[in-house]
Amino acid sequence: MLFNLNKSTVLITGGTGSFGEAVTNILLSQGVNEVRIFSRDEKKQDELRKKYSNSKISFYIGDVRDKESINDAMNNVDYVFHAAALKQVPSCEFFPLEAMKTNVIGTSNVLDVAIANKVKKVICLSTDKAVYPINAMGQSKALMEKVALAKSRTSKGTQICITRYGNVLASRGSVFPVFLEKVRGGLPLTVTDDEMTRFIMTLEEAVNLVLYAFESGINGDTLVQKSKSVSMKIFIDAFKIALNIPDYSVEKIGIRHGEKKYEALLGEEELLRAVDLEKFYRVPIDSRGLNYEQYMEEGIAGLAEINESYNSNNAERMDLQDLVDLFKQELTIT
Ligand SMILES: O=c1ccn([C@@H]2O[C@H](COP(=O)(O)OP(=O)(O)O[C@H]3O[C@H](CO)[C@@H](O)[C@H](O)[C@H]3O)[C@@H](O)[C@H]2O)c(=O)[nH]1
Repeated sequence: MLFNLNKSTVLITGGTGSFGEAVTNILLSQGVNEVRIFSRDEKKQDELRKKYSNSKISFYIGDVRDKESINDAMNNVDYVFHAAALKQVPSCEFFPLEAMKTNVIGTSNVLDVAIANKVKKVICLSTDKAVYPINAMGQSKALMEKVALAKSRTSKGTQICITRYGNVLASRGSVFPVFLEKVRGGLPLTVTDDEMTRFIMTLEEAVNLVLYAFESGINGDTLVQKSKSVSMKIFIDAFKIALNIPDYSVEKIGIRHGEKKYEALLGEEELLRAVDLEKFYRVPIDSRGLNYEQYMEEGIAGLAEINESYNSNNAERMDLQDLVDLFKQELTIT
């Protein structure tokens, strides 16, 4: 393996989130020397410090918007998993500039500092909402991807890869934990739109994608895990079955600010260039320079062949029973 976690020092930005915790566990099991958790929230850091009580984990308070704070944490780091982001769709819609500062400028800062510190590889976490983005969260993540790709063109010593995934079931503030809270509080479930579809994945799958990118991604790659999708109608049916609450009431609340009816993991233009790796898609960087005259004759082959994106509307759907099983499994973890 080209990149080896054994005895390495790894920095996780936004490391106190559910992803950070899951990846920390894997890193520790792979024999890393040190995991550095970088985040803004001292309360969450304190909780994690007590929970782990492990001398291999160190905590850095800082903000990706502030280069100096990243610099303090980046010294002698081998690898970076960049998960820090503003990621809630409605709140980014009300504060788009904040999304820009954290997701775009913050990523640029993390990459600049990583390159200056000769970090070997950085994996930047993105989302399906960055594809044909209509909300500020997705738009800022789309620009984040562009920043990462642009820097990968010149960052010879530091490899930069992007991973993109759909909705992670256990993610804080997302619909599954929100529904559990509603049931605990005796409140009706709230559904935006029965026909809305999303790619659903477990935290384990999200972590596996990032580790795959770490092991196999080439500089400038965007890696996407193939996932099945579900409609909200099936989601709610499965939720009621899993919790054994068949007659629980459901209220319609309508589509929220900035929401799309369905999400795309790969745009049409990307799907044309994507390499099918069975479980994953790999979209290599377009390595042509700005001097297009050099490339005119070749052009890009096959541009007219595919006219659909890889989206949650045309993707394979998850069976009701599979979803029920997944929810039951999730309930044992939550
Ligand atoms: O009370 C609710 C809340 C949500 N939904 C629906 O459930 C689906 C999932 O919603 P949610 O869990 O809030 O996720 P998204 O808004 O799709 O965005 C999430 O998924 C992204 C990846 O696509 C992450 O990057 C974001 O951080 C995360 O908020 C959507 O169709 C919502 O319309 C409801 O029907 N009722």
